Amino acid sequence: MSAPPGISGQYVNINSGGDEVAWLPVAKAKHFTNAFVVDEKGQRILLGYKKRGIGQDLWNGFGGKVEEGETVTQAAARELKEECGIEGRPVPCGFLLFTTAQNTSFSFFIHIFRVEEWTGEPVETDEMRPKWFSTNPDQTTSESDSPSIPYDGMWADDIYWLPKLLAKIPFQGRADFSVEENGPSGGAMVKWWFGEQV
Ligand SMILES: Nc1nc2c([nH]c(=O)n2[C@H]2C[C@H](O)[C@@H](COP(=O)(O)OP(=O)(O)OP(=O)(O)O)O2)c(=O)[nH]1
Repeated sequence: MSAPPGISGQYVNINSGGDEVAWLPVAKAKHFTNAFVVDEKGQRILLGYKKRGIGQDLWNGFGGKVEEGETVTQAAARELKEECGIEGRPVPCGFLLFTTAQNTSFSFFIHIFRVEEWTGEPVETDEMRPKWFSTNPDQTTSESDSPSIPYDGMWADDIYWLPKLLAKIPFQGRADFSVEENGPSGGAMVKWWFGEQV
């Protein structure tokens, strides 16, 4: 399948699926960030449990809307600090075009970052409850007390691209949802496409 509307460039290792329906129209871009702190040495990733707003009750990276006058990287660093109290250096690693049939007035242009350098300890805020998860699929609890990544409690598309972020493979893709909420079994995701950039 060729890249869907809104995604340009050359890709390999494409993973796509969902219903045989047309992609939703790409509307005016609203830019968001999403940053994942990865502790390579400790084989763990920091996620936050979203306490309110879009994606409430899901585990996710830290991020939000890009404000006027700031770059997406500046926005990623600001949101990381606001949502879990740590200062980090976000490095761009992927892009997700997220659209919902519920809201067609704009499309979510989500800039995804990896953070390997940071200072401070994560703290709980009004928006997020941070927690470390293991990035080593073979390691359960013996050497680390971090549980494995809770894909069942995340946005349904994340399982297609978070492994690429962990492997430092640049990716782009899109996911069309029926509604802005993610059902318990990810039932709101209608169609998706993810590829690795060449
Ligand atoms: N991992 C992942 N993140 C997503 C998906 N869809 C989606 O909007 N997000 C992210 C992008 C943003 O980081 C976040 C939504 O932005 P937000 O947290 O600012 O939204 P909000 O309305 O709750 O914000 P706020 O103004 O109350 O702070 O959710 C998805 O499919 N997967």
